[in-house]
Amino acid sequence: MAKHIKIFDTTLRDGEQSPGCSMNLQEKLELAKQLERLKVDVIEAGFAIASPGDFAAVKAVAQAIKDCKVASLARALPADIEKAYEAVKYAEAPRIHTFIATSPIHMKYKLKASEEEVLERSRAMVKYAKTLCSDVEFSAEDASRTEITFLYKVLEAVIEAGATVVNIPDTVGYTTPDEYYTLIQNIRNNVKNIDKAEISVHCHNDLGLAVANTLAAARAGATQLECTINGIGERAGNAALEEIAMALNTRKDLYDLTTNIETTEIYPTSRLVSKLTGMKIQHNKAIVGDNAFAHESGIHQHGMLAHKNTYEIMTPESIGLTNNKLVLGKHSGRHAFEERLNVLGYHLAKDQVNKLFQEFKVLADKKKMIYDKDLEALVEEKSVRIKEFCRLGQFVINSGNTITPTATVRLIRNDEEIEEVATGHGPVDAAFKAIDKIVGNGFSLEDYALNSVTEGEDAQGEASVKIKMHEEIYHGRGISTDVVEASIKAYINAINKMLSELECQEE
Ligand SMILES: CC(=O)SCCNC(=O)CCNC(=O)[C@H](O)C(C)(C)COP(=O)(O)OP(=O)(O)OC[C@H]1O[C@@H](n2cnc3c(N)ncnc32)[C@H](O)[C@@H]1OP(=O)(O)O
Ligand SMILES: CC(C)C(=O)C(=O)O
Ligand SMILES: [Mg+2]
Repeated sequence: MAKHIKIFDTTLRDGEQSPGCSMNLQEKLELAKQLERLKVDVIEAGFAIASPGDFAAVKAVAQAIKDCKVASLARALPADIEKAYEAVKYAEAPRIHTFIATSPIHMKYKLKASEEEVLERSRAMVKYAKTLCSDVEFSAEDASRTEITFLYKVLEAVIEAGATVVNIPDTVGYTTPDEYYTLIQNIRNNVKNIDKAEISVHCHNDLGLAVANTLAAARAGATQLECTINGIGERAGNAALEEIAMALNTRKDLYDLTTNIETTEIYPTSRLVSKLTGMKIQHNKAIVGDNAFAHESGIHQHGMLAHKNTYEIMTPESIGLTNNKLVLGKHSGRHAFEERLNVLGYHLAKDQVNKLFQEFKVLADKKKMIYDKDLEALVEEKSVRIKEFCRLGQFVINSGNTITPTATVRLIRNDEEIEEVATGHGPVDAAFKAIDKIVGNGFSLEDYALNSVTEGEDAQGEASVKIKMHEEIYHGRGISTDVVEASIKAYINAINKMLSELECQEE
C-alpha cells in the first residue's frame, strides 16, 4: 500500500521572494483558491509581520480557504509569532511556521548568537507558538550546513516543546541527493521522539538540484515536501511542485508514494502563476514548458505516431493540458470559450465570462486563429479581476527620426474624457508621459517589455509593464496588432490594478 506524502506550497511566501514576483491581495487570493483546487495540503500564505499588505493577504487567504491548512512564516520572535497567529487564526486549520538559523555561519554573522542562545530561543518560541496554535512548524534554517549533533539537539528541543512539523531546509541549495538522503535518514534514526512530528524538507535550486534533493528526501522518509509552482522563489528558486508531483506520479514503481495533488490542475495553476507574477516559463521547462510535449524531429514523430509511449512518459492530459495549439475561432460558443479559460487557470464569474466573450468575438473577427496566448492576453488586458478606473479613448502619435516624438492621449474616466499631450524619448515614452499627466504620478515605471504573442502576419504584440507605488509592484498587460497601442493599454492596465488595490486597502 503506497504511503501518503504531504505537499506544502510556498508560492505565496518563498515564491513571492523572487525578485519582481510580488502579487497584490486580489492576486494572492486568486492563486490561493487555485492551490485549493490543486489540492495542496498546506498553503504558506506569506510572512505576516513583513508588511501590512502581507498581513492582509495572509488573513484574507485564511478566511477564504477551507480545504487546506494555512500557514504564516514568523521569525523566532514573540511579535512575529503573534502577528502570524493574528492572521492565520481565521483558517479552518491554521499553522504558525517559525524558523531560526542553526548553521555556524548564520549564527555567527547574522544572528550574532551562540548555539546555546539559538537552542533556547527555538525551544521557547515553539512553546510560545503552541500557546496560540496547536499546529506549529519549526524550520532550522540552513539545516544542510548545520553541525549534525547540534541539529539533533535543536530538533529534539522543539519536538519536546510541541512542534508538529520539523523542517530541514537546504536554504542555500548546497546539498546533493545522496547527502540529503543520508541527512534525513540520520535524523529519523537519531532524533529522540522524531515520530511525534512530521519531517518536512524545503530545497532551493542554486545547483539545479532542488527537485532531485526533495525526491531523495522523500525516499529517505520525509513526510512533507515544500515547493512552489514553476519553481519560483528566492535566487534560483525552490523545488518545483509540478515536477515533484509528476515524478512521484509517474514513478510510483520507484517511490510508492501518493499525494493529494489533482494533477489535471497543474497546467492551469502554472499558467496562472506566470500571469500573476509576470514571470515567463522557459519553453523547455519540465512538465509545463511550451515544448514539454512537443515533438519536432522525424524519428520522434514517427515513434509517436506508432505509439505515444515511445516518447511520452506522461500524457499532456494528465497535467490538464488539452489541445494547446489552435483552440477557438469566430464560430466557437460560450461553453467552449469558458472551458478553455478554465484550462488556462481562469475561473471567472458568469458576467465576467460574458463580457470577455463579446471581446473574444470582436478579436475573432479580426484574427483568423485564436490561440491560448491570445486568450490569456485578452483576459489580462480586460482586467476582469480589477475595476476599470480609466480606459483608452484614443491616441495620436507623431514620431520619426528627425522630430521629437509627441503623443496625444485621451482617457475616459467616470464618463469624462480627458486629453493630454506630452513629448518623450520615443512614442511609447511620450504616451506614458501624457497618461501620467492625466492620472497624476506618485508611481514609477519599473519594467517594460514587448513580445509577439502568436505567429503569422496578424500576430498580436503584447506589452507588459511593471509600475511601483509604496513598494508594491503592479503588472499590466496590453495586446494589439499595434505595439504602441499595446503599450498604452498595458500601462493603463497596471494603473487600474494599482487603483483597485488602493481602493481595497481603504475599505
Ligand atoms: C530563508 C528565508 O526565506 S527567510 C524569510 C525571508 N523573507 C523575508 O525577509 C520577508 C521580507 N522581510 C522583511 O520585510 C523584513 O526583513 C522584516 C520585516 C521581516 C524584518 O525587518 P527589520 O526588522 O528591518 O530587520 P532586517 O530585515 O533588516 O534584519 C533582520 C533582523 O531579524 C533577525 N533575524 C533573522 N532571522 C531571524 C529569526 N529566524 N529569528 C529571530 N531573528 C531573526 C536578524 O538577526 C536581524 O536582527 P537585528 O535587526 O537585531 O540585527
Ligand atoms: C524559512 C525557511 C523555511 C526557508 O525559506 C529556507 O530556509 O529556505
Ligand atoms: Mg526558502
